[in-house]
Amino acid sequence: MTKNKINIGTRSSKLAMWQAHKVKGALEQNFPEAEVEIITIKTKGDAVLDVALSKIGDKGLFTREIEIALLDGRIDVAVHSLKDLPTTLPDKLTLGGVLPRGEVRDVLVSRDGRSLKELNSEDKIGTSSLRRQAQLLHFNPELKVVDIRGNVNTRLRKMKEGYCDAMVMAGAGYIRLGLESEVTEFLEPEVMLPAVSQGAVAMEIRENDPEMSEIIDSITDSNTFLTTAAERTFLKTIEGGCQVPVACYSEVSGDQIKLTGLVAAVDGSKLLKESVTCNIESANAEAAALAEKLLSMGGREILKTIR
Ligand SMILES: NCc1[nH]cc(CCC(=O)O)c1CC(=O)O
Repeated sequence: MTKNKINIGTRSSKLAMWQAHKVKGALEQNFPEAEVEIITIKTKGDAVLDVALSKIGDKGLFTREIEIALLDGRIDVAVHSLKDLPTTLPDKLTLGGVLPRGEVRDVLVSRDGRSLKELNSEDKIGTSSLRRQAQLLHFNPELKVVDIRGNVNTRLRKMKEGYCDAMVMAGAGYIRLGLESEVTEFLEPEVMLPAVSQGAVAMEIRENDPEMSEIIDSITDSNTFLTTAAERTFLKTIEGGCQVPVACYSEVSGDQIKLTGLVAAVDGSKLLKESVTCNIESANAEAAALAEKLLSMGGREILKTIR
């Protein structure tokens, strides 16, 4: 390795900074001679806080400005939550690798400590994710779902002030911010199938940068790379971003991978869910086939009413 300076680009939120520091730590451990710097960049998603995410509906909302810095050479690697990274990357950029996946499940945080099954028609549940909304309403059609925006701390404050009675967010966010004690309940994938790539940290690089490619490869977790690639293939085949009620989750055991995919109506009235287990070598092909299967089972009609 000849590179003596590595610039990491990231958003400035606490969660993004935690992730960038995790990458910095891994780089410093493997390349002690390199100087690693974190450069913070503001994205459109940070600027527009008063509009529901599902209404902005913009792919790359939290990533585009960082990618421009990467193309310009101001940074060498962009660190994002993989979940926020569109399945098709801009020209000349590529997903260099991923850190070992953290907590994949969503969590319920309620004001008075009641669990999901104890909530009722009087309760308002905050989420800005159509995927979570659909699964919450499928679990209990009586619940009232309200839109909530802002980072984890802002949302906690809003809930405590009475804006809602409970909310569902990614467990990884709570754990990374040291707020695990606020979690009421970890929701199992059977109840709340996580978003594609949830809990994984992405490292995006320039396509024509073999040196960074090798560096990022050396800190990449191959199991996470494999599972998230399959999940992203599912999402790409469905043609869904993070703003459609679609989910895919995969688990590896030995040389087998189990993929579960979901397409649901926003009001939870219809929910299609299918699983397939196959050899890890055919993970991507099977993920695409699973998406096609859900589309032809009625998923296409469901998604048409949303778009
Ligand atoms: N969409 C926002 C976002 N992007 C990444 C995370 C948390 C970390 C992760 O899920 O990987 C969150 C918060 C949330 O969904 O609650």
